[in-house]
Amino acid sequence: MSATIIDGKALAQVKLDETYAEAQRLSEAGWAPRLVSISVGDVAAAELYVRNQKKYAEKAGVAFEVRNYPETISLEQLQGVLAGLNADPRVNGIIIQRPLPAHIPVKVLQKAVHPLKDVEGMHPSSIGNIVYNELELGPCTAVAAVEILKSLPLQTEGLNVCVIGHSEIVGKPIAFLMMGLGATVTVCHHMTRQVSVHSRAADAVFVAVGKPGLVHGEMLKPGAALIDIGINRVEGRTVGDADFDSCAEVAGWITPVPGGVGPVTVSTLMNNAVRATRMQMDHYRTTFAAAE
Ligand SMILES: NC(=O)C1=CN([C@@H]2O[C@H](COP(=O)(O)OP(=O)(O)OC[C@H]3O[C@@H](n4cnc5c(N)ncnc54)[C@H](OP(=O)(O)O)[C@@H]3O)[C@@H](O)[C@H]2O)C=CC1
Ligand SMILES: Nc1nc(=O)c2c([nH]1)NC[C@@H]1CN(c3ccc(C(=O)N[C@@H](CCC(=O)O)C(=O)O)cc3)C=[N+]21
Repeated sequence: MSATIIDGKALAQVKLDETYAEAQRLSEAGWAPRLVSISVGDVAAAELYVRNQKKYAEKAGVAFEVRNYPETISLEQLQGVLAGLNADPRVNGIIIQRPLPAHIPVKVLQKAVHPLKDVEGMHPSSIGNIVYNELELGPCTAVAAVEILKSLPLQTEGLNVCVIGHSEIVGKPIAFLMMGLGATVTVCHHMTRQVSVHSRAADAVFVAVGKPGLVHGEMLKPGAALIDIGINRVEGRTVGDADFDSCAEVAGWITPVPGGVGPVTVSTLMNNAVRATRMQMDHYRTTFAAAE
């Protein structure tokens, strides 16, 4: 085995410590950060994620409230719930857990979250900011994956990057973030003819598909960085999208699953919650001062 295994937990801890310090400052100013999680219907898929969020919220000094709505709730009712949370000054962040039942279009709901409370960075205005390379609240997983890459001794300018998977929440934002850092980016998806042609040419590969074993050693350039975002349950264990053993023989760096991108994602979410709180405090103070 030649690859260096990246310690996501250690990176996450550094971020949590910074987040905690900022949460304390905000609390002292009367703005204790508070995050609300919304899940609908079958919670099994997001359960692990929510459990980790709760744990990390505590470590980051962020109050965390879990709300579970029945499968039968209508889109209009959920929009009403969000309108209430948007208007409530004690709520600083809203996260809508995926997946949602088929009758609830996630895009419509995501638009109903006030952009200043959009800790997942999924509101169209947050997504637009990525294209403009202005990151106020970036999508947590993509930000986490890119931060992990940035922690390596690689120059991102001119780096050949291959992103496998182009979902709105992960693959697409990673591609934009990497372009913003000067990388040359190739994006692969289910219609790509030969993913390996692209992945083998890359200095860094990001994979976010949801298929265990999709990336294996022969698909990588020797010494490349492999950032595995996949979270899959296989026979009671959590595994990524890479066949870890064969990839670790070829790659220069590799993120493990668990212990890689996951923990950094959750600490990025907490960091976003704290940033959102600061933005709301500033917004409130400017509006208030303007009214005097
Ligand atoms: N670590 C973390 O914090 C997070 C991890 N995840 C995990 O990341 C994975 C992906 O999540 P998400 O982006 O939400 O998933 P989606 O199902 O939304 O997207 C999967 C993407 O993979 C593409 N794809 C499907 N098959 C192939 C293939 N054979 N080769 C190349 N691309 C393919 C799809 O392309 P097309 O649309 O063209 O079919 C699609 O763009 C999951 O395992 C999920 O659990 C997700 C969020 C956070
Ligand atoms: N709106 C929304 N945004 C998401 O980003 C989102 C979502 N919904 N729904 C579910 C998936 C999945 N996901 C995980 C993130 C981190 C861990 C995580 O922290 N994993 C740890 C523990 C794993 C284990 O112990 O098995 C690790 O990788 O080390 C897990 C899962 C985010 N998702």
